[in-house]
Amino acid sequence: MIGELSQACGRLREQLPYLPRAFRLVRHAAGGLTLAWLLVLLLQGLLPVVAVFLTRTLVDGLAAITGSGGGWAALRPLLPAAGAMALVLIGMELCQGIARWLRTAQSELVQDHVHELIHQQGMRLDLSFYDDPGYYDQLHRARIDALSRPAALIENSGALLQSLITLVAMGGVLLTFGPWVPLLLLFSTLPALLVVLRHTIRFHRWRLRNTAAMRKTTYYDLLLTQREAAAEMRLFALGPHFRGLFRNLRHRLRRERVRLARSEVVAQVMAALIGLASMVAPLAWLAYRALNGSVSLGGLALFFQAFFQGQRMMRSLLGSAGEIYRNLMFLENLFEFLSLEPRLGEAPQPLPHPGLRQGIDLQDVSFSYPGSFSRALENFSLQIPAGRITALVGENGAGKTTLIKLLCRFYDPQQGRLLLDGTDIRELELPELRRRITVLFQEPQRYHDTAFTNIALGDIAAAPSMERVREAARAAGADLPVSRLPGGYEAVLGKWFGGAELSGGEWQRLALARAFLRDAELIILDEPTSAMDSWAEADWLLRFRRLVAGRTALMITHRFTTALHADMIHVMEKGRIVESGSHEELLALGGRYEFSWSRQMGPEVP
Ligand SMILES: Nc1ncnc2c1ncn2[C@@H]1O[C@H](COP(=O)(O)OP(=O)(O)OP(=O)(O)O)[C@@H](O)[C@H]1O
Repeated sequence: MIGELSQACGRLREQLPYLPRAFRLVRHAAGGLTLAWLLVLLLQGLLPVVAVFLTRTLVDGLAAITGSGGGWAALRPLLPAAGAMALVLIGMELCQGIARWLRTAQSELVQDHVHELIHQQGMRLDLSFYDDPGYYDQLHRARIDALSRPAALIENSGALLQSLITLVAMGGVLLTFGPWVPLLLLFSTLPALLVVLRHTIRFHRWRLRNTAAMRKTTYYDLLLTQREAAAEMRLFALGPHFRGLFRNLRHRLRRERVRLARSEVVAQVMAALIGLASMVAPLAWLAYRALNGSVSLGGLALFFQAFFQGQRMMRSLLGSAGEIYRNLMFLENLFEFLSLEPRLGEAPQPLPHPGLRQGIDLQDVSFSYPGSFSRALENFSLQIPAGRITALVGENGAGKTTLIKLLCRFYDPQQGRLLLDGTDIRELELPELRRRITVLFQEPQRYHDTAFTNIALGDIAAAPSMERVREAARAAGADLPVSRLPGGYEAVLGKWFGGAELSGGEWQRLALARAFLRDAELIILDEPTSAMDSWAEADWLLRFRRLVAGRTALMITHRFTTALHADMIHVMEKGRIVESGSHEELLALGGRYEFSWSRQMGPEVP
């Protein structure tokens, strides 16, 4: 027990710096409301003390007139105290209501503010964090805890303040009965303090240990309920399998949680019994004095109320202190998450870049993903000339998408350089670099919004007009499918908000239109035609050449019929370029390209 207590004190020392930070956070989110709420709490702390004194006046007054036959004249002197008591009781109720309302408004504001902080930080961190399961744990804990904890912390602090005010006042009242009475009050609640500290630490440790398991339950839950997984779940009859996994995990978590709660409740009851037992001695002593006539009935009532309220306040104060401790522990998760720093370094003095003139040069680039032992790219060199179409073809896992990620500077290579007209991209301002690039990703995002917005998001900063959006849609072959929708460009897409559904290829065309909308000098397309039928592909490729005229394009594809439209084709294998040339040159070479081309085209192709 002593060991646990000293450990709790150690943890408290570590966490105390978070307290002012949490207060600053709440002040920033809801300063005015918090102040008003604290004032109401102050009042709530003082009113019970006033009530105790009024009780003594009333009891003593009533005792004095007992047996006098009553009557209006006898009762009259008691009226002011009775009226004041009524006002105090009404005031207490009013304060409670107002405090509740203020607390709700404050907590909503704080939640929104914390959401904002988490979203900001999430977008600030680079893609490599998403390769780290520890990051997901941190994010999960921050999201779960952070929304309610800061507001709860303030509430606990307020409650603590309120209890403290009442307690000090009650302590003052009890002091008149002897200095040992407040001391007894203090010691009678010590067991409760130990219980609170011990269980807070145990619960927090349990949460840390089980974050990954809790995330897994969320994952199974999503598989069982989300549309994306719905078809496979049904076809492969996976429901019972994932329900079983969810149930087993929840069963273990529930069992452990309930066991923790049970031992906490047992310890709490024991602590409360000790508290109650400690009341017996002073009460017996006071009853004895009342019988002797050295204490009035009102005095007895005052003592009973003051001691009882004092003990209640002491317990509530300890409860609040325990909750503050608990909330601080969980807020540590939020502050840890918010203090993560992006791993991509920004140049202290980024260089200006007038525009892509010569091209992109990848020199001896080697890269492996965080936590991965194998290299996705190894001593990789490639030139992408400006104003031309370059194609990259290669088997699955050759490193093509990785190359896009490096070009967008989602990651930095461990070795080698990526040069834009001779300037290392690490020397350029990151947002500026990304503004120059537009990408159609292999698995583009489907936004559950209007068709117009789905395309306009490609250049949201420029607030594109309908004309620009239509033009991009036409270039991507998306105009026709969108026009056919009821509502056309204003039609909501996706099923989340009751919209129309598109086919995979139509969604992809929309994503392509989004990529085209951006007036970027480098266009990167990862499998642009994978969801198109061969007619659509031929038609689109014809227009593509016209569309990118003068701009630099990099096309990544498995389809040789797509690659053959490029000015230069590179064949990739295991993170390296193994062949380069035009379509005709590569066929003449009779190497990998020629072999794969013949297999893809079939025997009838010359
Ligand atoms: N986030 C990641 N973390 C660890 N390894 C990764 C990650 N993404 C890709 N890889 C690995 O890097 C290698 C190259 O992957 P990449 O996605 O670049 O291949 P690709 O050529 O685009 O393949 P495909 O044609 O199938 O899209 C693969 O072996 C893959 O397993």
